[in-house]
Amino acid sequence: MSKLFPQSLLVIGSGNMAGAMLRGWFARGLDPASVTIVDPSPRDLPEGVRHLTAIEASISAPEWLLLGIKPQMLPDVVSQVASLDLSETLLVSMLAGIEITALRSAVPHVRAIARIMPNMAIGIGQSVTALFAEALAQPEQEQLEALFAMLGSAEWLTDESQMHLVTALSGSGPAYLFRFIDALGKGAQALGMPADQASRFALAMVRGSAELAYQSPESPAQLAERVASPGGTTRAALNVFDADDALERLVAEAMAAAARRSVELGQ
Ligand SMILES: NC(=O)c1ccc[n+]([C@@H]2O[C@H](COP(=O)([O-])OP(=O)(O)OC[C@H]3O[C@@H](n4cnc5c(N)ncnc54)[C@H](OP(=O)(O)O)[C@@H]3O)[C@@H](O)[C@H]2O)c1
Ligand code: PRO
Repeated sequence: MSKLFPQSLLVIGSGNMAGAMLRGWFARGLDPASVTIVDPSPRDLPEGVRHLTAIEASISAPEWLLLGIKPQMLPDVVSQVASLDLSETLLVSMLAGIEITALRSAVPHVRAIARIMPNMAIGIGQSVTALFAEALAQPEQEQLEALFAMLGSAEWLTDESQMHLVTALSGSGPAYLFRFIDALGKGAQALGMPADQASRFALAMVRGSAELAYQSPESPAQLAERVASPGGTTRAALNVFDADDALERLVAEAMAAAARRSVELGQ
């Protein structure tokens, strides 16, 4: 790979996700002077970044265009980027659901298009980011992978339709886990534990268990069996989750709803 960061990076929409990516890259050596951010209300701009509230003709041809707006904002942005010279630009889109064909018809004058699906843990350098691209030269594939591996880990998908699935799994997944932690705290409260203590125990337990599952050669399902002593407390709880496959069915239904919504966002 010849270089790490693009020479010039235009970011359109720098909210939670693009803002977190930029902070991670700045901390690892991206030159703020190479970055232009277009956003009416960007988060935490570092010194040296060029900030615009709207696209201007003065923006020179960027090597990369990172699209960090909500999918619903795409039609607004499309008309504004029409005037930019993007003939040598790689468009990197994090928009849920919007496929390459749709991006290509929205911004026909870009050189190439890649899609990414990170998650909120990108803010602490622990996102797993899915990557998919139209035919990209190998050095550019390696560059894209390296930039997202830097913020956690990155993995290529072989089929674009898997983006809907990965969005339902690891893109939306942090919210599922946050809800589960919240439910654990509320469950302990309902049994009589003080609210703040219940939240602390729930969060610390999830942190330790996630790290253990990550480090262990055993699968999460095997680890669950190891926690559950025969005739013990855990088995009593797991029996509730397992009755009619209640937990698995609920999670599968929730993920199917997310994947369906991803498809809808692309239509
Ligand atoms: N959040 C996640 O966990 C997550 C995970 C994976 C992928 N994604 C994808 O990432 C994208 C961004 O999500 P987010 O959570 O970072 O959203 P966000 O925090 O709302 O960021 C979007 C930013 O774009 C700005 N914006 C709105 N219209 C604009 C325009 N015409 N030109 C330039 N900027 C404009 C918004 O400004 P205002 O706030 O003033 O409107 C905001 O600062 C979405 O497409 C989503 O599908 C999100
Ligand atoms: N946040 C975005 C959404 O909820 C995409 C994955 C996580 O649509």
